[in-house]
Amino acid sequence: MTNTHTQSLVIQAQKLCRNFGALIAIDNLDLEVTAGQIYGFLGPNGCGKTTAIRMLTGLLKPTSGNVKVLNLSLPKQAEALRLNIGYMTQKFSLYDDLTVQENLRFIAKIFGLSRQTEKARIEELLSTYDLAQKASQMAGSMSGGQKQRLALAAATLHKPRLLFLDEPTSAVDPENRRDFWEKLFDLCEQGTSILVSTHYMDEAERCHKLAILESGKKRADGTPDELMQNMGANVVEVSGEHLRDLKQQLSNIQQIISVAQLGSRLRVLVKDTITDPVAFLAQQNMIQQKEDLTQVRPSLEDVFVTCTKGS
Ligand SMILES: Nc1ncnc2c1ncn2[C@@H]1O[C@H](COP(=O)(O)OP(=O)(O)OP(=O)(O)O)[C@@H](O)[C@H]1O
Repeated sequence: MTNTHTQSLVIQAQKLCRNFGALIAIDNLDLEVTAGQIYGFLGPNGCGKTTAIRMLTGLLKPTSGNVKVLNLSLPKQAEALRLNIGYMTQKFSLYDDLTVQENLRFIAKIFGLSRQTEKARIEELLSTYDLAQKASQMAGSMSGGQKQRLALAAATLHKPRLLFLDEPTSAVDPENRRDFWEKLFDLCEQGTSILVSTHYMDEAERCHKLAILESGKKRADGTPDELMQNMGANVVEVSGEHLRDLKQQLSNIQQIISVAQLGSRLRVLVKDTITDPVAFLAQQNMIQQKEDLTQVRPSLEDVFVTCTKGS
């Protein structure tokens, strides 16, 4: 590893483990997150995303392994790290019975901002996150999207260099999710590095890089394009009739990794040891016509299926 490479990393973890009794929540996680990027953790509920984030923020002690975040060794230097990171948890963690402005003032006090800085920064955030009209409204009475913007304002109030977001968009509609991601790219452009966890494939696809987690293990990592190119399978869509039967028959073929129905098509993942997957499928007895087959671009969902299949 070169020196410049190490210097540009905001997170470095080697063989990070966390057990809860007999349960291995995080199993030998190696991680490198580069400064100025949005890095995603993609995985289903319970795969260990929150546990990993809590260790990377210094809130939870690893069972074993090494972690450096912003060049600080954890958990030893967790207190020094606190002022340089922001953390937005899965659940709305601000005070429902304080107004938007009061919540932000409270956070400003925690981070020790001077009166003057506090006032200017809160005004700036109310404007950035479109909350100026809501400044005197109780946080508890706001919509999901507004609460989420307030939570992001609170997490970035002290201008952290690194932001951790744990499933930040689970409670909002697609339009608010899209707007939220625009804000993340604004922050990223201003120099903030971001680690975000999600179980939405479309969100993961927006990340510069991501790790796919399952049962506490990292199954793959890379840019979305790299993951799709290296997934070891090609994708063919099959249209036709009697798709439930066809799915069953195709699933029994050894070179086929998975078959899933999407409306009136089957999405078939064929191992890339087969050089021409369309010709391969066309030879199978159960396929009626070659015209029913189309090779399509893989998606992150396909990557997820291939790298978690059989585990
Ligand atoms: N404090 C704890 N004590 C015991 N088990 C825990 C604790 N925290 C997490 N776990 C277990 O560790 C595993 C990983 O949980 P974690 O919350 O990290 O997953 P996640 O990917 O964030 O899922 P979700 O999106 O549902 O929060 C789960 O099986 C969970 O039950």
